[in-house]
Amino acid sequence: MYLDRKPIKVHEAIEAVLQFTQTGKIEYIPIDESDNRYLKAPIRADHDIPPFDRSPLDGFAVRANDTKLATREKPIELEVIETVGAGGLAKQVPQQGQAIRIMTGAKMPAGTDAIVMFELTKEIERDGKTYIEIKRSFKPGDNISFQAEETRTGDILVNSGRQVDPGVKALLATFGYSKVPVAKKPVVGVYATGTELLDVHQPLEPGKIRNSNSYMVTSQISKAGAIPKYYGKLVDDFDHCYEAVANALDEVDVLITTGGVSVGDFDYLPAIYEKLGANVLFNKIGMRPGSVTTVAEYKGKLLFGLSGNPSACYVGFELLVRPWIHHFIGSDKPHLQIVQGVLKADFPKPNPFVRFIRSKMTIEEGKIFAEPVGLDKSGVVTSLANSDALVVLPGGTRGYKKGDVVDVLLLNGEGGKDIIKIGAV
Ligand SMILES: Nc1nc2c(c(=O)[nH]1)N[C@H]1C(S)=C(S)[C@@H](COP(=O)(O)OP(=O)(O)OC[C@H]3O[C@@H](n4cnc5c(N)ncnc54)[C@H](O)[C@@H]3O)O[C@H]1N2
Ligand code: MOO
Ligand SMILES: [Mg+2]
Repeated sequence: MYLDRKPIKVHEAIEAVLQFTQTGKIEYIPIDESDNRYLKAPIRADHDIPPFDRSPLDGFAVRANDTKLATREKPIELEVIETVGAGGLAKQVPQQGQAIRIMTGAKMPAGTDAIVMFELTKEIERDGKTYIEIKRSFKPGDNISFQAEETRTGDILVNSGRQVDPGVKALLATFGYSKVPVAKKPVVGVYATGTELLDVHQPLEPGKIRNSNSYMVTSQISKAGAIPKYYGKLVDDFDHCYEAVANALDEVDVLITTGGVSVGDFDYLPAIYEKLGANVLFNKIGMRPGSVTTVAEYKGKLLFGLSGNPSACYVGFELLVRPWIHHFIGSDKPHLQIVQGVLKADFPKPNPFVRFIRSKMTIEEGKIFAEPVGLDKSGVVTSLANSDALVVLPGGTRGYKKGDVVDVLLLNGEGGKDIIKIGAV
């Protein structure tokens, strides 16, 4: 009964998944842990920046009026009465003919209204006192960083939804956000199915392979900004798998399984969805790899049945699970970013389905190029380590030639706003 599967288009599959997006609730986390998280509230200035008039130079705070007659030929002299560094406050108010030695970042002393940098002065010691010689005049306000010249109290500096990066983090610190309001991360459960699977520490045995999908997928989950919860591997036994899936669902926001989703005798996921009473959104997508990718919904929670084949599993995650996670954590760029690139090698295989070819992207003389890497089969694992992009080749063609301009999905970077739209099946 599962043999007759109707493939849907890639963008339809993504849209179907996004009908079940959720939004992570607000949580307050320490600023030190806030990198890459998405803000759940705007950052608002609760004080002016600068908070006080300050010196932007190492030099002397003067009364501009005292320098009015200063010229190269007839320099004027001011008596230096005090030194103030950043963080300190001047104790005295200069009277006519007096100045205060001041360092960058220090608050302007009362009574002064201009800064003269060290390089424009000459210091003179006389009778146990220090004087400076100034050879030009200064206007009130010269070389002062004024209070609020950058930002005023109440200004919104960064909107809700922005990702915390080093610049945003500087603002959070400036305004005293020791705790940062961000969107919660979803918990994404993972089960790897397959009687053939060995643990990473086990030696190979005839007919068996090591379980690489769960490591790959949990790494993709973390990279996408969610919390992976790995439950282990399951042998292909219906009751065992059913119990495991049903129990895990209570503890996670979404559940990923890898393998067991195709039409084989021991591919139990379709029957598990049926016994659960889950609503299967689709069980075939017109794409390679990952055509068998199945997504079901049960009580508002999604079950992603990713393929067991590593490359198919990888692509299924990036196209479908990644956007779901990114919506949850508050990103407005949930999809892989699409750019146009030049194909660096022929790709002669005709195919009715859209192909996502593991590729390496380069930029040469300002142009983007993409070169397919490794063997192009769903079961391949090694090419994934050398890919940073997926070349998109629409189905229904005889193949592609070196030099053709194609869509390229970037696996790294900040992501894109739009769902990929591909004309084919
Ligand atoms: N008669 C048909 N057979 C198959 C079809 C089809 O349309 N008709 N589709 C093929 C395609 S396409 C794919 S993709 C696979 C998908 O199979 P499953 O998702 O059911 O996955 P499994 O059968 O469990 O495993 C497939 C393959 O992947 C290896 N595997 C599984 N889990 C892991 C893991 N955790 N780490 C590494 N490798 C894993 C497994 O050993 C198999 O070699 O179905 C085709 N068949
Ligand atoms: O469609 Mo399979 O999922 O080619 O890899
Ligand atoms: Mg199978």
